[in-house]
Amino acid sequence: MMNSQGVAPPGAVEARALTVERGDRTVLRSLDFTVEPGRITGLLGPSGCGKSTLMRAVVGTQAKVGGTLDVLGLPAGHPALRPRVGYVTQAPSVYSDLTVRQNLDYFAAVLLPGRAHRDSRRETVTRVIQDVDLTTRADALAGNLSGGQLSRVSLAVALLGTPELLVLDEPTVGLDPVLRRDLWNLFHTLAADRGTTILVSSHVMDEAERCHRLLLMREGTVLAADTPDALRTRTGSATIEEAFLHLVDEAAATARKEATR
Ligand SMILES: Nc1ncnc2c1ncn2[C@@H]1O[C@H](COP(=O)(O)OP(=O)(O)OP(=O)(O)O)[C@@H](O)[C@H]1O
Repeated sequence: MMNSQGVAPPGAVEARALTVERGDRTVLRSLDFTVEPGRITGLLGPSGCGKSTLMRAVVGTQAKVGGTLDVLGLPAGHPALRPRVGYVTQAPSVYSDLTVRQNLDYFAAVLLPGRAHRDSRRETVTRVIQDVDLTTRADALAGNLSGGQLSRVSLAVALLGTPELLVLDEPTVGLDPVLRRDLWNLFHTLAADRGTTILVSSHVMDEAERCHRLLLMREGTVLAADTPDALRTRTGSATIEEAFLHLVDEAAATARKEATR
């Protein structure tokens, strides 16, 4: 994508030769990719391919990261990125003995402390509860919520700071089709209206169609990075699942050729 000067703007995330070691294994192998700002990028691939590890590296919580990884123009994990990046892990990170609103009040007070900000905190908390469609459950104890509702509370916490980059690790796991659709609509609203960049992982290939761009991963490598349309066209496939399988076969054939050289 070019700006009005015909120059490609810097990516929200830029990875060059990104490598991650976990234990005695290389889990991510020399990845090069760019996440475009203000767009929804889907990180797709089978279980264990390295999606969570990549997200942890982007938000700066992963050890043994090699190569270059820049986030919003700064090295991943830079302290100045803390209020600019929201991260929702697979495990909900809320207090089960507090209500939805009390959880959000607490995290809002951490982000924006002091009596002077009381009114704006209250407004923000009400906004994020509406964003994730939990207004009718605002006074319910988190411990009494369903798994899908709990993960939406975690998402609401991440939205408190109005992050420029939102990193979401499988946010739709366990949600029914209606909630999944509503959550994807919210992601599109955040990208379109607030210019939020969203990096969202999934191992459900049908969610690929909802993304502007995709990073298809397998065994610690990026097989392809492009729009869903371009990936289908390039591989002559009807679906992203078919395109993924085509790319896996192509990569295996290339590896075999190199091995016999
Ligand atoms: N603490 C750890 N020590 C060593 N290896 C690990 C550790 N955590 C994960 N791994 C390995 O790193 C690889 C990538 O794991 P990761 O959790 O990033 O995959 P994923 O694509 O997010 O999987 P899923 O979709 O199941 O969440 C896997 O092979 C996993 O076994």
